Amino acid sequence: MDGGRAKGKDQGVVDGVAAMAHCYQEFNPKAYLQYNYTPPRADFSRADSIVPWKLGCLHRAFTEGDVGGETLVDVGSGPTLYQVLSGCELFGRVVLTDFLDVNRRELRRWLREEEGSFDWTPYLKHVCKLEGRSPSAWQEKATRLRSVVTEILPIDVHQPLPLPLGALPTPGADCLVSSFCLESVSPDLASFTRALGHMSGLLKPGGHLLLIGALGESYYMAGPGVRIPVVPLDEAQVCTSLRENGYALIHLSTYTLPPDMRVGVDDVSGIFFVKAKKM
Ligand SMILES: Nc1ncnc2c1ncn2[C@@H]1O[C@H](CN(CCC[C@H]2CNCc3c2ccc(Cl)c3Cl)CC[C@H](N)C(=O)O)[C@@H](O)[C@H]1O
Repeated sequence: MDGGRAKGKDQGVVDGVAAMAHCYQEFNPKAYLQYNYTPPRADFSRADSIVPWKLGCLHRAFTEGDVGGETLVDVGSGPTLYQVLSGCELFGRVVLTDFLDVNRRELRRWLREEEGSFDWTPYLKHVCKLEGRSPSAWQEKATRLRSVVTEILPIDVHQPLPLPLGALPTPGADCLVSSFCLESVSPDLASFTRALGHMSGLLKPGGHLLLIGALGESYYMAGPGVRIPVVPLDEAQVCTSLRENGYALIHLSTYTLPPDMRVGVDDVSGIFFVKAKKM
């Protein structure tokens, strides 16, 4: 109770979101990449490693023939761009977004081929293989990616308008992809569902959403000593949130972490992949 006056729901929401934004000020992109995007979680010789599973889901979802158009937006990109390695072949305009300038700068470093950027080559080679191309085509894919990524924008999914006005064409993006963002930035399930609604405002009716997220996770480390709370979700809650936001579910698959993928950087137990259509 604040000064004897019960805090209204809205005040509680503001506090929860503000507290989350405060946690993110300590986010360490280099450590984060090390924790999640190097072996064992990114081991291309293992079909049960997390990254090959995610890339396989994205490849299939983007190449079934129903997804396409001009603009693809990745929501909450972080310092990673594996999310759009398949999609970049289908769209003339790929927009990457993140809440933190440190992450937007990390992405720009790779796109501008500056030294010290993360090496995405194994990822590019793996996706080329999934596409039936020779792994040596990875440089073509890198060139394609650099040619279609037109903007790296600030985003806040807790705002009704997550992106600056005019950032997208009026009807909205043709496709959204988002991985591990909503549950990692929302204090509770209601906030997750609201943020999904805000994000969906960026997508045109009939557009597709490819959503990857953590199941049963309560925290993750975003650097040494940087602990970020996560709202634990189960599949049913994800499906309910999608339905409440006007999505038709096309496909849902889940991945259960083998014991050696639990490396102490979070307590995630499973991962979901959703392909849905905005009605
Ligand atoms: N208001 C806000 N609005 C919008 N975006 C915000 C806001 N606030 C913060 N963000 C931004 O969200 C991004 C969340 N980010 C980390 C969580 C993933 C992490 C923890 N959960 C399990 C798990 C993880 C990673 C890999 C694997 Cl395998 C697993 Cl299992 C996703 C980055 C990228 N998409 C990725 O896939 O790694 C971050 O970049 C913030 O800057």
